[in-house]
Amino acid sequence: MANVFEGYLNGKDLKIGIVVARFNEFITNKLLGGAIDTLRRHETDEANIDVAWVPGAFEIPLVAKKMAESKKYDAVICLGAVIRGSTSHYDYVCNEVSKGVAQVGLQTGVPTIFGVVTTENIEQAIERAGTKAGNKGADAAMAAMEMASLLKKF
Ligand SMILES: Nc1c(NC[C@H](O)[C@H](O)[C@H](O)CO)[nH]c(=O)[nH]c1=O
Ligand SMILES: CC(=O)[C@@H](O)COP(=O)(O)O
Repeated sequence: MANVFEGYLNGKDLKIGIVVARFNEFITNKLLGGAIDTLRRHETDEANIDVAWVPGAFEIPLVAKKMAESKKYDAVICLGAVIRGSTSHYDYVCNEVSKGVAQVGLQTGVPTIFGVVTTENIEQAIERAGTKAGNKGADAAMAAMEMASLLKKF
């Protein structure tokens, strides 16, 4: 019988940091609400959730790194909404925020969850912020709880 390790979907005793971008706030506020609601409904004490607002998704990795390096958090959740415009700026922002968030987790060992929606249009973003495609903020919160508890086992 193999030794199987898996995390739990429970936030009791977890301290969570959330970095959320203000750009496309109409969307990111819904992602934040989904994340906090999910954490709360899985026994996370809201007093153990810290939220940092940044201007846009490009700024997320820096603040996520500061949170992770503080060693105050069992996981850091990164929330944003990058919606394609009429130039290539979308590609640069998406590339840097995704690479940056991944690097924070690998460099610090703190689960750093990518909850940034990257969409072709506003409709797709709305679908992923609490309507027909669910709430990516809620999904990120679930991943944060699972990863935080899993890493405690190693
Ligand atoms: N177009 C979007 C941005 N752009 C702003 C950048 O994220 C950054 O804040 C700026 O370049 C200054 O460094 N940000 C988003 O979060 N979503 C977008 O759709
Ligand atoms: C993702 C973006 O940076 C984008 O919203 C900016 O729009 P544009 O490419 O039209 O300047």
